[in-house]
Amino acid sequence: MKSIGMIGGGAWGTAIGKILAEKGHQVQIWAYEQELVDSINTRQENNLYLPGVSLPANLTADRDIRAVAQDKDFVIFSTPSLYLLPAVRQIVTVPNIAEGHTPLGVLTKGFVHTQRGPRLILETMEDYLPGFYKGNLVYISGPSHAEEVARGKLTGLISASQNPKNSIRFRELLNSETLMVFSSLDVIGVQISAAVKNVVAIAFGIMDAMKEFSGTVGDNTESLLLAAGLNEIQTIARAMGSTHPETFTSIAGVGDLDVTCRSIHGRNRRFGREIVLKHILEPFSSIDDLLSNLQELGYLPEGAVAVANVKELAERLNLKLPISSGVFRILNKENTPMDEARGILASLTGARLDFHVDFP
Ligand SMILES: NC(=O)C1=CN([C@@H]2O[C@H](COP(=O)(O)OP(=O)(O)OC[C@H]3O[C@@H](n4cnc5c(N)ncnc54)[C@H](O)[C@@H]3O)[C@@H](O)[C@H]2O)C=CC1
Ligand SMILES: O=C(CO)COP(=O)(O)O
Repeated sequence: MKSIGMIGGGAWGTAIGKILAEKGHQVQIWAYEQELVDSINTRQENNLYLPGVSLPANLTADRDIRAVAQDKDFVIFSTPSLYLLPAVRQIVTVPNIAEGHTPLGVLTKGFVHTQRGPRLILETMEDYLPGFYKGNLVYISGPSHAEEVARGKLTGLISASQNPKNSIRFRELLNSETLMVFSSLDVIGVQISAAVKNVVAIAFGIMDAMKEFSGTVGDNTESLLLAAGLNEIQTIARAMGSTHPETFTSIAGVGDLDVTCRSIHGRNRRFGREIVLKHILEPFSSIDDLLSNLQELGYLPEGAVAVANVKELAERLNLKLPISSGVFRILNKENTPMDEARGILASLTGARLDFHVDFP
């Protein structure tokens, strides 16, 4: 039996915490909201982010982030990207982490924006953690909606680390009857795949909504977008130093892109659909305005956080990324979804597209 601290009480940290607790480990979750701590501890349910799933009694919650990281055999970060760095900074001086005794894993998908610009999650964490952790952090990703993992649907994940011993440690920790975990050395490819697929899924959601009104956009068109999205992921990942081309044909690459674009659980897909069907961008003047007022949206599409980072990286690396650039312009109110969608499709087919869609 191991003791495990989960830093982040959203749907994903809770689902993974449940799997670990069901394997007999003692799991403690750091949750930001007191209401959530009470719900997990008294009703064995994450009422805010994973309602309707019954949690084991050996999974508890606490609002004290340092207490959750303290004296644990493993600590796993599961916050959204926006809240990751403040969480890391709070736990770096917890003795077992300051001394490098506790292996650290990360489930967050996205980038961290620092004064040096967009950075990958693990490299940013390494800047704040003691030197023992350099090359030893483990990044865990794959096609894995929390709603399904928590309900025992068979799921595959990839545990990636520069140190194979550590990726195997987390692989063994997480492997269960329903969770199959594989190892990878390609920490850059896996992180970029996880971050950029969320941006592509916003575009996919927009196209998916357009299908309902357009004689031109269909399932075939969506697959065209998906394939181009995978190409965009590879382009940026290679430029950033991805080491293994097979990452993109693995569950961390095309697998996660597919589920994020197509699953009804996907929030990035939902966000894209609601841009068209519910005009949800109307109250916001720009991406910054949207990210400052996320509570008005009521859920967190990581692609909306990632897209400005992708744009900045594309400019720095001189890359052409038509889908990400189009999503940026839509969210930043520089163009209408319709015009951008047409532009994205034209860039994929190399054709001039004049089709008309009557939005609701
Ligand atoms: N939900 C899923 O199926 C999956 C999510 N992920 C990734 O895991 C990460 C976490 O996502 P979810 O668990 O889905 O999040 P969620 O949307 O379910 O929950 C939001 C989280 O943010 C926390 N929070 C809200 N305001 C905060 C603040 N001001 N400071 C600190 N924390 C605050 C909440 O307590 C909660 O833990 C994301 O990067 C996501 O992309 C990865 C795989 C699957
Ligand atoms: O990363 C995920 C599935 O693997 C979750 O995707 P969404 O954030 O779009 O729900």
